[in-house]
Amino acid sequence: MEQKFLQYKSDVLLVEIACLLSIFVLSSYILVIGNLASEVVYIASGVAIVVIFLIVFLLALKAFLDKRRKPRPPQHLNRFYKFMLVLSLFFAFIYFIFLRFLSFRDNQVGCTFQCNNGNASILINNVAPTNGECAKGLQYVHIELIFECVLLMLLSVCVFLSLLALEKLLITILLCAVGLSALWLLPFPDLANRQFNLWLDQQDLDFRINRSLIVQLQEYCSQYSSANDLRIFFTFLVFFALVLIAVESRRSEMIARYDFIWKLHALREIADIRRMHDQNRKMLENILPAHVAAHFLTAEPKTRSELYCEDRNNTCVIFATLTEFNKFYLEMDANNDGMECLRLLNEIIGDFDTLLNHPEFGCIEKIKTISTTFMAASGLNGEVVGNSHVVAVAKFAIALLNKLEHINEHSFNHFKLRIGINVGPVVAGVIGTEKPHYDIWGNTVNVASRMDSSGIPGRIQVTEETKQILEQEGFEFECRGEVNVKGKGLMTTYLMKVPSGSQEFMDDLF
Ligand SMILES: Nc1ncnc2c1ncn2[C@@H]1O[C@H](COP(=O)(O)OP(=O)(O)OP(=O)(O)O)[C@@H](O)[C@H]1O
Repeated sequence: MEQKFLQYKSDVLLVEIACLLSIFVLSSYILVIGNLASEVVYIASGVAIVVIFLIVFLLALKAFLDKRRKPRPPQHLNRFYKFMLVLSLFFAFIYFIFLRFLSFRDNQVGCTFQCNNGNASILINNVAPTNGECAKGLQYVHIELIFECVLLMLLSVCVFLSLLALEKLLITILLCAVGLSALWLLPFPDLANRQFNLWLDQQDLDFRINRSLIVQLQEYCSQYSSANDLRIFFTFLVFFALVLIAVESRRSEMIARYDFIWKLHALREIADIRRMHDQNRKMLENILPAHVAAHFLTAEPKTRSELYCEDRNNTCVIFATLTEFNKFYLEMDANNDGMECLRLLNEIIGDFDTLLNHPEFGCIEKIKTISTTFMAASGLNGEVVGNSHVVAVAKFAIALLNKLEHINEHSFNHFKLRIGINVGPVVAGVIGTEKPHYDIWGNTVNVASRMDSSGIPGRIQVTEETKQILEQEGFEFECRGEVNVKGKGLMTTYLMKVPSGSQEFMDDLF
């Protein structure tokens, strides 16, 4: 989990670096317009900017290559780059602090002074001038800008980089330690001049005009106390920044962690929703034929409640009834109030259902079971190739007979299957919105049902039209003669001869 969190947000690294870079360039610009940049500072900031640009370029190149290459390389590499960046900023910081003051020694920047026990002594580059007063006067520079820029960089390191609070604190302490030691250990002549000039600003014009520089300095040094020393002011500023960064880093880490946890939750929820959607789709495909399920899954929500129906001109309907089951079903204590009988019926119907999974019967759709009658039909999706859907139903009927025989052998029962098949047009549709049910209607269905109800247990009874189609496909029939079909009158029906090799056919199937 922690590892995952550490890798989190690594995608925004380029943005973080861009923010840092802009702060760095801006602070360098402040030094230039503050007239604080010496040659060395120009070189130092130039080198630092080149280094940072190089890092940004390498990162952009890496991000570009990562996008093209799969799988993605480990994310912890980004953290390594981040540390490299912080390190380069750290060096830039040292450049700004140290080189600025080293450059002061090398270049003539004017006069400075020291306060010793209330007495002022003028110095040129830390050496007392031999000819008395300093000719150039005291330089008025905004040396505090350096510290302010450094503080800006310090804050940007800790605000923009998504490092851990402890890592940020360590970097900040390191930077502050370097800054404070530079402040207190280096002579800082510019800072002393700045203090004097600030003090001078507060005096009236007469005082400034009528007194020599050394007298003014003497006056300043006599009033000097460590309480108004700019070094103490900057030290407070640095400590304030340290506390601010510590608090802010902790706060942003907490927010990042909460954010991460929420994101994980959201991702898990999305995965759950997707899984549920898949389950619903599978369930819908179990309840409805695939092409009907597809219609409901893709239909606009408001059109889902509208009636779905379709005319199918060329279908084949089969009814298969388990004839001996009613005698077998008895509610008594021995079979747990009929529960065992239902269990067996469930197993038989389950076996019939599994037969439909075979690719050969892919075009057959189970419609429902009515008590002990299994009802199915083929050609409902409208994609009929010749008479293949009728042949599939005929083969399915034979498979059902064989399957039941197999079940009888293993359960020591004598169930019989009475099957009726008919071909013709039907109307198919989905009834109900809350509990949708796919069904078929029409004379073809009624006659198929009658073929079953007026049939002979263990035999497949078909109509004249069905027989004609199947005969062309190599199936054999015997004429049963005229049968009085309820509502239809006398009908000539045919009984299919189950091919002798049907057991091998079954073996081929399973
Ligand atoms: N979609 C269907 N699902 C189940 N059975 C059906 C379906 N359509 C028709 N049948 C069955 O077909 C048989 C014949 O229907 P038909 O409408 O010709 O007669 P009926 O007057 O309803 O007969 P019965 O009085 O025997 O129910 C009926 O037993 C009916 O249950």
